[in-house]
Amino acid sequence: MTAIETRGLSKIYGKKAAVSELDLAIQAGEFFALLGLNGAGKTTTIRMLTCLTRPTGGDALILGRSVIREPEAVRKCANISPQETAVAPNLTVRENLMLIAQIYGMSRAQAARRTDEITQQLSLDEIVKSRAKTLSGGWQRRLSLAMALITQPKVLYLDEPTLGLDILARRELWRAMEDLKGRVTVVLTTHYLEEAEALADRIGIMANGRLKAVGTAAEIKSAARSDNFEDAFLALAQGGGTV
Ligand SMILES: Nc1ncnc2c1ncn2[C@@H]1O[C@H](COP(=O)(O)OP(=O)(O)OP(=O)(O)O)[C@@H](O)[C@H]1O
Repeated sequence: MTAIETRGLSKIYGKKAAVSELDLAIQAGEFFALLGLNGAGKTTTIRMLTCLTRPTGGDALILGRSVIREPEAVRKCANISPQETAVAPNLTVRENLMLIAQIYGMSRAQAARRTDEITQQLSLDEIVKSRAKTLSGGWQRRLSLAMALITQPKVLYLDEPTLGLDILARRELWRAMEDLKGRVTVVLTTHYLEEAEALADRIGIMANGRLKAVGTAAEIKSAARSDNFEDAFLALAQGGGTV
């Protein structure tokens, strides 16, 4: 089943085409990474898919619902874990999770049950009573992921989730993300190529608002005639030929 389908999806700001004629299909349960140099159009794409920005052309269907005609339905099935999540700094991890669950309409009992589940799933037990403001960067990101997952979205967008983390915290977050594979449709944007290579089922490379390549890391390397993913990425991300 297709979870995300874009048809000629475009966003033009003045004379600048931030995203041009994007045609992409992502399957349910797929872990998809969107890569590109600064300004390639990744964030604009995610903003359109999450109904934060209205496309100037084309459309995107999220589980069959149009981002233009049915934004409310789209918002219900998808969630985003942005770089900076609005955690309440003076609340504990548990209180933050309970708060989000209740904002999304769960009763106190339901929220408590979901909070316990997600705490276990993301191994947050040791920090559950800590105030959010006292957490390290790695734990903050893990809390952010938990807050995005608590409502059990079918589609999850992860916008540079490991930016600025040390290698240990990054690896720990990778493990948490790996756990989502097959269960949630994930679209990840990252500048860490090894992260995309390690986690993604397929990778899309954008340059100048256009999709230059889509495939597994191996397919992208082979199409770019390179043994090295970074070289293949650079060849495509700098506006080279379409694969
Ligand atoms: N609100 C806006 N108004 C005008 N131009 C914009 C706006 N948002 C994005 N752009 C332009 O659209 C292009 C794509 O930007 P976008 O933020 O989508 O790229 P990105 O791939 O996410 O980059 P980065 O990796 O730096 O986050 C850039 O040239 C950017 O300057």
